[in-house]
Amino acid sequence: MVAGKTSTSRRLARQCGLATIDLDAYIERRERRAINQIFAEQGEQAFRDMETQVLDEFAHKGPMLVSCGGGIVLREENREILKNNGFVVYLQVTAEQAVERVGDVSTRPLFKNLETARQTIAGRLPMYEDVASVSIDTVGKSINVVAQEIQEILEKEGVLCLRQG
Ligand SMILES: Nc1ncnc2c1ncn2[C@@H]1O[C@H](COP(=O)(O)OP(=O)(O)OP(=O)(O)O)[C@@H](O)[C@H]1O
Ligand SMILES: O=C(O)C1=C[C@@H](O)[C@@H](O)[C@H](O)C1
Ligand SMILES: [Mg+2]
Repeated sequence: MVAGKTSTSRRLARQCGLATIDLDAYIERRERRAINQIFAEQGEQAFRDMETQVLDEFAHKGPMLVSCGGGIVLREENREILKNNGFVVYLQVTAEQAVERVGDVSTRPLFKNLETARQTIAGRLPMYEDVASVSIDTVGKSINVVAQEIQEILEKEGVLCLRQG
């Protein structure tokens, strides 16, 4: 959470002219409700079902940049979709940096405080590492710097080809 998936994807899509979708934003638009409202009205599992469904939908839509919610790795089914269909960029953040960045926590129902952020990161780490094609440390780096770093990796790995000749 708050590693910069949404903002960095937006920046990267703009600078590379890529199609992009943010799964959280897509679910909110489709449901006409905010994520915290979905959690409050139907619970986390209902949100997770929607998340799996939209991940699967966009995994098969052709090349695009997909920014996921932070909890996408929790389900094995999602991890398999990610590994089988995507080049996965894991944006790393520390709990301390996440607390500094987070701002309004009401939009992130699972974000509580420094201690829970530490526990969440530690608990999810093996799952992030399982799906990651590449990991990028975002601490102390601006959104633009992280986006540039990702672009260079995608080009080097042959995932993205922008230059002619
Ligand atoms: N590299 C960065 N440096 C400074 N601030 C950042 C950076 N990346 C993101 N932010 C800020 O942190 C906040 C959260 O970013 P963002 O919504 O992109 O995170 P996220 O990973 O998509 O979170 P979530 O898991 O909740 O979807 C925003 O206010 C954003 O401007
Ligand atoms: O890390 C998480 O579990 C979440 C992150 C957000 O992107 C949202 O998908 C939601 O708030 C859950
Ligand atoms: Mg996001």
